[in-house]
Amino acid sequence: MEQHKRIVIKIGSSSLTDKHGLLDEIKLKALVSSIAELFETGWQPILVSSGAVAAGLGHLGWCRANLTMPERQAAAAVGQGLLMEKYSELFQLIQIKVGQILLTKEDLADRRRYINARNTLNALLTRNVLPIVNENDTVAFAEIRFGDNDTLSALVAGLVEAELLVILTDIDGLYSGDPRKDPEAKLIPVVQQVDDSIIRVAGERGSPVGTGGMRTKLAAARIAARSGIKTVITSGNNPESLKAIASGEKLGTSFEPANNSLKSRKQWIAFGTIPRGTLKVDEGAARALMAGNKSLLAVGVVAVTGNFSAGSIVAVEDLNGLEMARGITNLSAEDLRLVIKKPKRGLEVINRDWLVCERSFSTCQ
Ligand SMILES: Nc1ncnc2c1ncn2[C@@H]1O[C@H](COP(=O)(O)OP(=O)(O)O)[C@@H](O)[C@H]1O
Ligand SMILES: N[C@@H](CCC(=O)OP(=O)(O)O)C(=O)O
Repeated sequence: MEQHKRIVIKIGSSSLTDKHGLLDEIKLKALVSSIAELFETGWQPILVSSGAVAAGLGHLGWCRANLTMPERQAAAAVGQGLLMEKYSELFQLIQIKVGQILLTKEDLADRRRYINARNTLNALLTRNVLPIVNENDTVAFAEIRFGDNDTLSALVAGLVEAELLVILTDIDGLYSGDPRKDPEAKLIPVVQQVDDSIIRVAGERGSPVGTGGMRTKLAAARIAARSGIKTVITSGNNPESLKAIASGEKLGTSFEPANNSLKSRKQWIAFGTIPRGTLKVDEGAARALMAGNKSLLAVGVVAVTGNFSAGSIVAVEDLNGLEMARGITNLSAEDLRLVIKKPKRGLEVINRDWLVCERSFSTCQ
């Protein structure tokens, strides 16, 4: 069977709501017809849509300032229903069926639930149903929250093996500085590599309804690039540009896929998991891991934190406490504490096939 090309479109709250925080029918209609064009040109689109909290607050007439987390979650409970109702109604008019997928970080961090989410998405996509994804805001809290849909959209793009991730926002791309503060800032059309110098040009959100600003969009572009996926950041004011972007036209800011992209399982280890403990390694082990394609041996581990069983995801830190790798440990925390006192030669803690070295974990998460 022919595999259709997949495109993930992430749209931010500001591109879906009006100045009163209510869902903006005109903006939604423009998005819906652009997605219809993608279907017509043979793409399988996946929509990652924010807007639940904003739409809920607008509908309830609640003020955004000083809300507690349960109040925001309550607003999302109201807004998510309104959002799906509107999407179902508008897509129904053009004979496109939609399905709602609500995910938490914890869902994707669990390998079985990750695979289940992938199977469900594939079942929808192969039947031409449009998946509409959002974070499950009503149950996600603190460390099990993505907190921003930019990161979620990059993980979803990896999950469905998309060709392209398009992030629609309230500005037409990445600028050399935050345009609200720097009038001289210029649009950057292409980014070859999302390194720390690029992350530095990104500032905070631009509107009261946005979350994370450019920083989380760049973190998303970095995850996508390492997953072999191109990202485009552009304005949600003219979603009709989606078709042009999908056919390769240069609009907004595009981020090229990395040459050293990770295979699916390693993408999940690197970006989708929540470490259950930490292994601190000495300089020799850190050097060996960074040089690439090496397993982590017990002889290089100097300290273990956390209580985890064999088969858990753990973070590997250098002596400065910076996370430099992540992988699945062969030994429990208890056994590790025993063996590092008197390590046996060649005893493997994390096999190289289950280990990902990534100096940028701290700026990616
Ligand atoms: N270097 C930059 N280039 C472009 N926009 C930036 C930059 N730094 C900060 N921003 C701000 O990021 C905002 C977009 O992020 P955000 O408000 O979170 O939107 P969304 O709701 O679409 O996710 C822009 O409105 C802009 O003011
Ligand atoms: N899950 C939240 C969206 C969080 C978020 O990332 O918002 P945004 O920066 O507007 O894309 C919601 O639906 O309100």
